[in-house]
Amino acid sequence: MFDYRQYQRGYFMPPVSCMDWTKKEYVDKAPVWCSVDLRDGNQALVEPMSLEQKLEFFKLLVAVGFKEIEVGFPAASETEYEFLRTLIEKDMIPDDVTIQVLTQAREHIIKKTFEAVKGAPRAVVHVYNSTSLAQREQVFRKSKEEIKQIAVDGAKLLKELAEKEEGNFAFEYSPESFTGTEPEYALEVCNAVLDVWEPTADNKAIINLPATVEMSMPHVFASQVEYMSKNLHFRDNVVLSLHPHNDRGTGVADAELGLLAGADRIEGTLFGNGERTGNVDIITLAMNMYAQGVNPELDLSNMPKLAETFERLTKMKIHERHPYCGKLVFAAFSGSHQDAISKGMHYRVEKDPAHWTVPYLPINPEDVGRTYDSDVIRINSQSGKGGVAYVLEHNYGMIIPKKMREDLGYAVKDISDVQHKEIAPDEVLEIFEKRYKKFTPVFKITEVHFKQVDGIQTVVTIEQDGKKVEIEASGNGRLDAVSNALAKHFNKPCEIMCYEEHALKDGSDSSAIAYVGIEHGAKGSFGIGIDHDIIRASIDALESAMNRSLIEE
Ligand SMILES: CC(=O)SCCNC(=O)CCNC(=O)[C@H](O)C(C)(C)COP(=O)(O)OP(=O)(O)OC[C@H]1O[C@@H](n2cnc3c(N)ncnc32)[C@H](O)[C@@H]1OP(=O)(O)O
Ligand SMILES: CC(C)C(=O)C(=O)O
Repeated sequence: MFDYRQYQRGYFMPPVSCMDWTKKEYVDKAPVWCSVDLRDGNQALVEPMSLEQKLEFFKLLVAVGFKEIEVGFPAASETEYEFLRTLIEKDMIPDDVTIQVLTQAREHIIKKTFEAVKGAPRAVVHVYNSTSLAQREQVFRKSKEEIKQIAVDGAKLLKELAEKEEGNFAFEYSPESFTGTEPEYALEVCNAVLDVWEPTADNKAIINLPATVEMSMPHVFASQVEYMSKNLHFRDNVVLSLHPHNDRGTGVADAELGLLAGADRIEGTLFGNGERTGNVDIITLAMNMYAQGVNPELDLSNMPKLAETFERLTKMKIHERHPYCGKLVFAAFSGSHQDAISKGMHYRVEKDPAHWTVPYLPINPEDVGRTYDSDVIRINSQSGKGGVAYVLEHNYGMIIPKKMREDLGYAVKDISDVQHKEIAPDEVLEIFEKRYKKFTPVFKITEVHFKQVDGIQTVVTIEQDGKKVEIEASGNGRLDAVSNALAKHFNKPCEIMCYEEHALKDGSDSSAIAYVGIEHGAKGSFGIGIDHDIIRASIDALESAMNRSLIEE
């Protein structure tokens, strides 16, 4: 059955309009980040991480710069408990990092959690219970008052145990399934919890609003967040946190609009791992800030290493199109994109602009440890001349003349089309050299002599069909003289329409490359020559161009 009528909108709008967030344009400062990879991320894995894997993941999160890390649900399993004890007993928690642990609002689970967290230098104890209409009716079968009482009892027990146990504790409360809860009721429950905790400037409480299941468009969530932010008790002493999931595919938008609506903190995971469609992806969120010139306060500069560690430890796969980190997210196969990127990169060299403005690349791939060589311009049958020229220039220092690019572009893309595959840079070079370098199916130039008398006189020896022929001619310059000799011998024009040359490598042993195009049909016929001697290189280039023109007649 595929019947939309069985569904309805399951969220609730705030009782008053809360749209002040629409007046803000962008997120102008990094929120407090809290990684929940080791808890929400871990609880969603087919095979939750082992103790060693969690320890390695913890170190990764610290290296990235997380200052708050939810390390687990210590009452859930022996591994979770052991992990927490190892972090504490082996003194593995850096001075500027606070760990966080999650517990249901149930007495024995809270007690076990406090036992597990004993001796932590700093810890947030995070208690939750579901407040949504659906869970009240179906799971708990309790009234609003009874559900509120679960939260209040949990809050009281946290306060009581924190006073008794050794440690430095802060509290967090989540009205779980907030997005399916009437905002007035969620507010009532959160305020009842805050009234128990009475947070102060020195001991702030965290109220965390989870989009446990993402149920609405992001502007609805933002309005719900704004309503809570404006009406929470002790607001100045409350850190308002968000915990978006991604069921509708807009977890990042929820978080961004939620920040505009007054939130201070984000709970999420690397690469968006988490229950069902995942938690909000902190990498995308942070990189979105970075790409707009805002310091995300996380170091994501070695994305390949992050991705490799994440995939190895979680056994999850990062999608090739995953923003900022997927294998293909900086790749341009299509001709017009490649052309614009290539021109944008040249513009940077030429003008040295203050900001990154290269078309089609929201950030410089090198900022996140990617390279131009293999990540950006990639060649297949959708590619164009600009991209092919870029690959040769970027990888081999060959600056293909504008007039020659179309001929080369089609030669390369046709091969990709026939072979139905991407053409790697070394294959582009191979096609280029095969087509233009020492292309001599009709004749070869075996000797050339010049005399400078009133212009240049030349004697060119060619080998054709196994026979050698000497041709005499003259011209304005050496190449002109040789082209006149070829025109005379083949009784066909050999007009040079394009000539460019440049050194290939720096240093005294550098070779030069010469590109020669002669008039032929609408587009011309081309050749290249590479030699230490530029005259030799240009004659070789002319030889190839004339050969092609002869066989394509
Ligand atoms: C949206 C989220 O991600 S929330 C976090 C979810 N993560 C996890 O659940 C992973 C770790 N959980 C576990 O290992 C286990 O659930 C435990 C160890 C915590 C508890 O195990 P158990 O008591 O065996 O089972 P279970 O979690 O099913 O408990 C269900 C009972 O707790 C109640 N309950 C569930 N959540 C809460 C809560 N947050 N606060 C109070 N009571 C709760 C249920 O109503 C139910 O009550 P009943 O026994 O009267 O029917
Ligand atoms: C416990 C809460 C914050 C949670 O994980 C969720 O609601 O998704």
